[in-house]
Amino acid sequence: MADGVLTGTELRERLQRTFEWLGDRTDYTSWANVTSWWRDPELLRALGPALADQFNDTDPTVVLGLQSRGCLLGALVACHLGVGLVEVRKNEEPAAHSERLWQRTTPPDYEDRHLTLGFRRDLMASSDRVLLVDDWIATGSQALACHQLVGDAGATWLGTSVIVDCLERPELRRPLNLRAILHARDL
Ligand SMILES: O=P(O)(O)OC[C@H]1O[C@H](OP(=O)(O)OP(=O)(O)O)[C@H](O)[C@@H]1O
Ligand SMILES: Nc1ncnc2[nH]cnc12
Repeated sequence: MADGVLTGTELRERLQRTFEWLGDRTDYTSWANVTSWWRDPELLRALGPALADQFNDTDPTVVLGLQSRGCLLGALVACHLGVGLVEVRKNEEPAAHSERLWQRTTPPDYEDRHLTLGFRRDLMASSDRVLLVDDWIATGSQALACHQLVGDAGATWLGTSVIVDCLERPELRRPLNLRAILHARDL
């Protein structure tokens, strides 16, 4: 660790050390307890740059953060990149009749939910280049709905930057352009 900044290897080791599976871990559907990650100040500081660096060959103009952990991490990435954040909200009614939202309903997610995901139309322009940030990907259903929302807005999808790749549907890996710090098998 130089100047209080974790190297890539140190970051991965720290993520592994502070992580726990809850319940009987017979497969990747066990519950992942990641809450210790945000409690560690060095990890919290390192995660934004690390998630951003996975897409340092791109030039995002906005970060998309999936409620709720994706917003926490998305804000760290956006601050690091010097761009703004759009929150993707779950099952939200328009606040006013006049509020216009892009909305999509997911296929069953890891909890078998069909969530309606959305964000305000005026928060994204067709000129935007969008990076989705999240802690974890499992079925990929929520990320897929985000991909569709960005398409609805006419903006450009750059990819999906996550901490843990637990993707169950390999055919989504390419369209989502998924990049991860760790795979679930390494936890
Ligand atoms: O790949 P999928 O099956 O779509 O699931 C992935 C999503 O599930 C988790 O969020 P969750 O909905 O539990 O919300 P949280 O961030 O509030 O914990 C995780 O943070 C991802 O956003
Ligand atoms: N197994 C899991 N544990 C916690 N959060 C998740 N999000 C998606 N899959 C998850």
